[in-house]
Amino acid sequence: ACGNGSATQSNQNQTQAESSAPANGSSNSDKKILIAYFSHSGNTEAVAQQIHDMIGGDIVKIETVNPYPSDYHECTEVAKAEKDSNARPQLSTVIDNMNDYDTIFIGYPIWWHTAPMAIGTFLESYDLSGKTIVPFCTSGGSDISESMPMIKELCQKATIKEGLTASKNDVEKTKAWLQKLGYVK
Ligand SMILES: Cc1cc2nc3c(=O)[nH]c(=O)nc-3n(C[C@H](O)[C@H](O)[C@H](O)COP(=O)(O)O)c2cc1C
Repeated sequence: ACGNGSATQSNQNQTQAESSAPANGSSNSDKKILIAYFSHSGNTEAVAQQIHDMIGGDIVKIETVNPYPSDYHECTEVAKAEKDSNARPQLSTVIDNMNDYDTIFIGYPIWWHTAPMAIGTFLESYDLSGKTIVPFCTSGGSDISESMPMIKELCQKATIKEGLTASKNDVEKTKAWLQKLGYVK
């Protein structure tokens, strides 16, 4: 029942079969993949859904308890203050079955030349020992490398794969990246 797309979250009071496999075949089809993403204005969500369409697994949106302002300028101010204080905004998204996953795609927009602080909250909420972390981002021009010091700091016990900077129109680039990493034939 888990192959259809969403991870088990605590607010849904569901249990998930240990043996469930990702939705479709890939070179990693014996492993379980979670695609977790934060997205404020939909760009990263679109890329996350493209990745999900190509590799299957479970997909979950990382959401904060306090939503960010929809006004762009206001949002940048909130995000800047959070970045400057290295805040850990509280999340409403909780993955109850993180032990089921050994590969976690983590997607986010670049905010102030790094990942949103909600990604910090998310990655610090779980024991990532031995897991594989696959970062991807969208941006207005920044490269994902700007966020890698933060991701490396947060995922010290995990193996971190080469990340992707993409837009929602970059389907072929995203596919080529997944092929290079071995998730798509
Ligand atoms: C608070 C905030 C900060 C941003 N900082 C950057 C930045 O430092 N570099 C950049 O290239 N784009 C920056 N952007 C643009 C976003 O990364 C870009 O629009 C992204 O695709 C948004 O993804 P989303 O639609 O999934 O939220 C910023 C946007 C916001 C709202």
